[in-house]
Amino acid sequence: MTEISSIPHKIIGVAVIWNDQQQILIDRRRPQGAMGGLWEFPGGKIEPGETIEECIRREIAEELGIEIAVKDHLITIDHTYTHLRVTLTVHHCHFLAGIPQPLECDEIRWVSLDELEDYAFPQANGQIIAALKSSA
Ligand SMILES: Nc1nc2c([nH]c(=O)n2[C@H]2C[C@H](O)[C@@H](COP(=O)(O)OP(=O)(O)OP(=O)(O)O)O2)c(=O)[nH]1
Ligand SMILES: [Mg+2]
Repeated sequence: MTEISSIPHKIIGVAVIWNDQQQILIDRRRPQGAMGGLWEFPGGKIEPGETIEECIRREIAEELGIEIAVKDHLITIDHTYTHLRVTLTVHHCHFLAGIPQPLECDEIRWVSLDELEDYAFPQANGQIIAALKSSA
């Protein structure tokens, strides 16, 4: 028998934004809603007709008010939560200009690779952090 899954599937562009001090910009999701209060790498849903690179640049302008350069692909993760499947396409990015502001999140912070383990991330992020550490 073929099971047709009806859980929603979100295609997400995700940015690992580096500054010149080898720090990464992370944001804390708002307390209400899915995965509320957890930290994440900024990003969001791809729109029709967009490439992943365009999606990442747009989301970062909308969410943080900054300009970035989207660089190499790091990893793509397909993860199924209880009621949601996500495909996270993650790129290294470089901070270019502007002052990061928490426009759509609770808080933002520049952290080093070693400091990432002090923050609670969604389950799928374990693989992103492992990939970052092994490419460092
Ligand atoms: N941006 C981002 N999303 C992540 C990460 N890890 C992870 O599991 N996700 C999940 C959380 C969300 O379900 C989805 C991101 O989608 P989103 O930010 O556009 O959507 P959302 O749930 O905040 O809200 P909505 O726009 O659907 O209302 O991917 C991560 O590191 N960064
Ligand atoms: Mg988002």
